[in-house]
Amino acid sequence: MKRVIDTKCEDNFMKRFKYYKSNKTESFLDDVEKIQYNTIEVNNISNVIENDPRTDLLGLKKTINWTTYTFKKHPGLFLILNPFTSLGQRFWIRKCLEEYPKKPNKINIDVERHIEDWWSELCSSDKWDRKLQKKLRWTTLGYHHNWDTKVYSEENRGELPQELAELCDVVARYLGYVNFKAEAAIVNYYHMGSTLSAHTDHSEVNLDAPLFSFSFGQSAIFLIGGHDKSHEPSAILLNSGDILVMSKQARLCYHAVPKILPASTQPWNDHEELKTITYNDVKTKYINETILVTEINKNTDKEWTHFGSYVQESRINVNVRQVLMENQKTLDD
Ligand SMILES: O=C(O)CCC(=O)C(=O)O
Ligand SMILES: [Fe+2]
Repeated sequence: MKRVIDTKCEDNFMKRFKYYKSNKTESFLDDVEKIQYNTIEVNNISNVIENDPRTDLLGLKKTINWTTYTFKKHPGLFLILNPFTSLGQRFWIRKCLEEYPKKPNKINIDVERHIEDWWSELCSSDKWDRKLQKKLRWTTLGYHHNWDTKVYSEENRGELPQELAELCDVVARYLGYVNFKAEAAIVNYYHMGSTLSAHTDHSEVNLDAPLFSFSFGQSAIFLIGGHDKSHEPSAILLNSGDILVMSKQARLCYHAVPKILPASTQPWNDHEELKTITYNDVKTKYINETILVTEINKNTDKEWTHFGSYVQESRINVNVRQVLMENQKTLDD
């Protein structure tokens, strides 16, 4: 009698997760590179559209200079290789540390104690509070992700930072998603031993809208598989500044972060590129241009070194989603 092996039940995702989690850096970096060569084809879409005049203001290079990959094995997945300037990376890293964890935004530490302003509290103690530094694992913005019920609600909604809405609008338009609206974000903070286990992001009402994921600081191995865990995932190396976009079939695929790796370069410290930007009367959609110019330009000074020390040993990921359908104003519509 023939034996039927039910491969569907096999958790091939978990096998790869464990492999990347446990291996020493050097032994599998070649492996990751190879997977990239096998699965990615260059698809420079920046030629087809004009540069968005807002790129400078948001710390981005001109779109003509962006390098974008699509994946043969993962239709709908895009990787834009660090399109940020050095000053731009500093601006976004600073936002994620100094502003986004502030109240009324939510942070993982809330269940333990109320912290009005995490970054100020770190800075105000006589000695740098490393324990408090490492305690921050996530911040939620806009519609707050509910980690228990996984359901968004109007009662649990805050403001999505305007500069983040503007950034997503530029990246979404570049990929042809002209109606995307950033409504919810999770900022994940990883330290060298941190991992994020396999999951899908399916809480949003609108699952046709893409999901934008920005990485800063230390690097990571990102695994992406299929719609169930039987699919063997691909491993993608994400470096500081890289943008991953999950759309179409890739939007609901299992993904995970099994490993944080030391960054091989520090694109946030490229002094050649730390040139300040000038006021240009650019039309913006969500945020005033003068605010952006001032806030970008303040990142060349000494004060930035504190943020630099943080990302020297941590990774930050900003994960942005549209929650509502195009014709909805609230979840109750
Ligand atoms: O850190 C990452 O690259 C992924 C984060 C993620 O998947 C999530 O927040 O849902
Ligand atoms: Fe996710």
